[in-house]
Amino acid sequence: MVPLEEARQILMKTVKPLEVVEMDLLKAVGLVLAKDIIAPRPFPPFDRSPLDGFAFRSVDTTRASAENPVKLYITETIYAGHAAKGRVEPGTAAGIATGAPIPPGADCVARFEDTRQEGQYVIIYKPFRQDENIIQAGEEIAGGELALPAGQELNPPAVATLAALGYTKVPVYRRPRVSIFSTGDELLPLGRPLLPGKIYNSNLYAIAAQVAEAGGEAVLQENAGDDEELVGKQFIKGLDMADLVISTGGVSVGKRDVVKKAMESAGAELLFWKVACKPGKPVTCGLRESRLLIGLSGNPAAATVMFTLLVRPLLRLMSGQRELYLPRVQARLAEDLPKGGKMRSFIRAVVRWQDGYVAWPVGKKGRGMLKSLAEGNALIDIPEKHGFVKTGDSIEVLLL
Ligand SMILES: Nc1nc2c(c(=O)[nH]1)N[C@H]1C(S)=C(S)[C@@H](COP(=O)(O)OP(=O)(O)OC[C@H]3O[C@@H](n4cnc5c(N)ncnc54)[C@H](O)[C@@H]3O)O[C@H]1N2
Ligand code: MOO
Repeated sequence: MVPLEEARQILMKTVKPLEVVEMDLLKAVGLVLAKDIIAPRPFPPFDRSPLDGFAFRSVDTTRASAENPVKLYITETIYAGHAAKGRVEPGTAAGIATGAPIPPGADCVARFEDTRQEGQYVIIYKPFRQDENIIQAGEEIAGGELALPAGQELNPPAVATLAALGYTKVPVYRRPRVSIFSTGDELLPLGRPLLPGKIYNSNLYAIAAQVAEAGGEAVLQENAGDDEELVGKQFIKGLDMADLVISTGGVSVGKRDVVKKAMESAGAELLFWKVACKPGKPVTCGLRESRLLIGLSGNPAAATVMFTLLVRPLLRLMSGQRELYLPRVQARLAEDLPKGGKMRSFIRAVVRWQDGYVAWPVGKKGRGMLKSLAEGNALIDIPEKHGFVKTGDSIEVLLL
């Protein structure tokens, strides 16, 4: 049995960011840039107006005041997406829309509300500075400047930045592929009628959903039952299709808990069996041809929590993410926890802000309360050898 942090270290040493692929911009959402993006052109590409108003020469307004306004002749109106027809000459102005290019000759813009129009003339009541109300070409990103650094996650604004610069494909670390199979004779695939003593294979879906949420791509394999040989075969087959393989169930001490033996007979080196925390303690990890086999518990809550603690950081590292672990904050406990205990434990909770973070434990009555897992947005981390933990106690939580 190894402490959680040691288990993580053992696993993290075996993986690294995956290959770089060129991917369509929208398919790359959530993935991580593998190279610096240097702007091939400035953004915005031309000087433009941030307002609806008039563009003119600032020198024409040097003496303008409320008492002695300046009258400029309006030659044209420039709309966004269209170039000016002519130059703004002394004594003239061009109507201009937000986003339209500044016409040659003009060096400032007045907004409509600060002017008055009299027929073909616009009246200006104050002096304007050179460059007043003008967005310069390259004001956001200069040509040749670092637009986005390698390591940047492609969140929506990053996608927008790349689109603004004209990129249709981007270099990203590819998604980790994760093969998943369950063990256990009691499991039925969805779509079959439920039989006595059987349950549907919900862990397969829970883990596939967690893989997707962590930026990976899940490959579903068939249930291996409680058959050691079949479990071993599924591990080997899984490695043919994926970067790592996850099984669920069969890791405890029962006669039919065959995962550990199956990993070994499939030729894997056993890295550890059991991590010193609950739920999910009996998790079993092996390495075969430099790739990981991870046997999560069958207990749905245990599998989900151990995925979050052990597998999610691996997938993030493989995807090139820099932030690998969940944020950890201090919170006040809103209710007594039912029992003390020796082992470090993670308890699903709802955390809200009420003059500081407050944590309400959910599903504390049982280990496998699936429904309560769906409610929570955090995990309370109760250290080992803790006694009773009471309302108001300061505790650490991981924000999911
Ligand atoms: N004598 C002992 N028994 C157990 C111990 C122990 O130390 N001594 N540890 C307990 C703990 S803690 C856990 S956690 C579980 C781990 O068991 P397994 O990983 O071997 O899980 P299974 O026995 O296969 O299943 C547990 C439970 O979950 C249901 N299950 C299994 N797979 C799925 C699935 N794909 N989808 C939905 N539900 C699933 C299964 O039917 C069982 O009810 O061992 C304790 N026992
Ligand atoms: O380790 Mo088991 O996961 O407590 O339910």
